[in-house]
Amino acid sequence: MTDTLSAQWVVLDIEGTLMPTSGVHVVLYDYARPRLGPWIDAHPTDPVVVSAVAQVKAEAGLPADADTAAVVAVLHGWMAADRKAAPLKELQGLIWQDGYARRDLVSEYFPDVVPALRGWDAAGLKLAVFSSGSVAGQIASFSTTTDGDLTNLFRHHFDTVNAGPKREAASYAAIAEGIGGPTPPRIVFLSDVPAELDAAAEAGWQTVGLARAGEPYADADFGDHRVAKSFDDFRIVPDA
Ligand SMILES: CSCCC(=O)C(=O)COP(=O)(O)O
Ligand SMILES: [Mg+2]
Repeated sequence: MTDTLSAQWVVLDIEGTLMPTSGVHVVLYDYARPRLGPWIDAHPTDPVVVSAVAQVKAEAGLPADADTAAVVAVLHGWMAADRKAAPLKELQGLIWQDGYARRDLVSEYFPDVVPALRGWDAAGLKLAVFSSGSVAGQIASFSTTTDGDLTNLFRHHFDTVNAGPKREAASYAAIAEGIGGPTPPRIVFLSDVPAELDAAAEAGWQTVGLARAGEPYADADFGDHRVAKSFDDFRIVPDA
């Protein structure tokens, strides 16, 4: 029998939940990698770029006058290690925003995702995103997809800058406050990463782990969390 949850809000992770991991690690990372240096050099007064570069230098222990090549070497190392550091995510987000605007990039989600998102929205559930990808990158990625512009489906976007680390309960408490303070059980979090689900559950949220075939967390131990192989495996209905 299909498991049914009732809630007011559905908060969604992106990588491994909405989009295949390869869509981020191959398509998006490959797009960003050669463009990081040219982007930094072309935007020397953009406050987001200036702040991100300063943070990279500080976190990597580089001198303040380190050149772009040294900064890019650190960024490439973080990408190779899939370290989702905020300054890397900010810079990637700007580059992806540009790539989506040019239609060099077009997001493709798992086949069950867009019908489910549209169904939940039509049923009156409120949707938000919590991803390591920057808010700018998230919005750009939903604006240009194989299913058209999906930005209207989402009422809020959260990242590690405006909410906090994805594996800390305090970040989920901050999101609950950011979306207007529904009592925690009225929020469902969908993610492929058990540690993220643990943090959301600690904040009192309902959780569903996505163990999608072929994805890195397909065989993970999801503990007490509900587990689904796709969005077709469960239902979410609006609570009263
Ligand atoms: C255009 S959004 C790209 C998402 C991203 O950069 C990322 O690292 C995804 O991490 P998540 O927290 O959604 O698993
Ligand atoms: Mg994920």
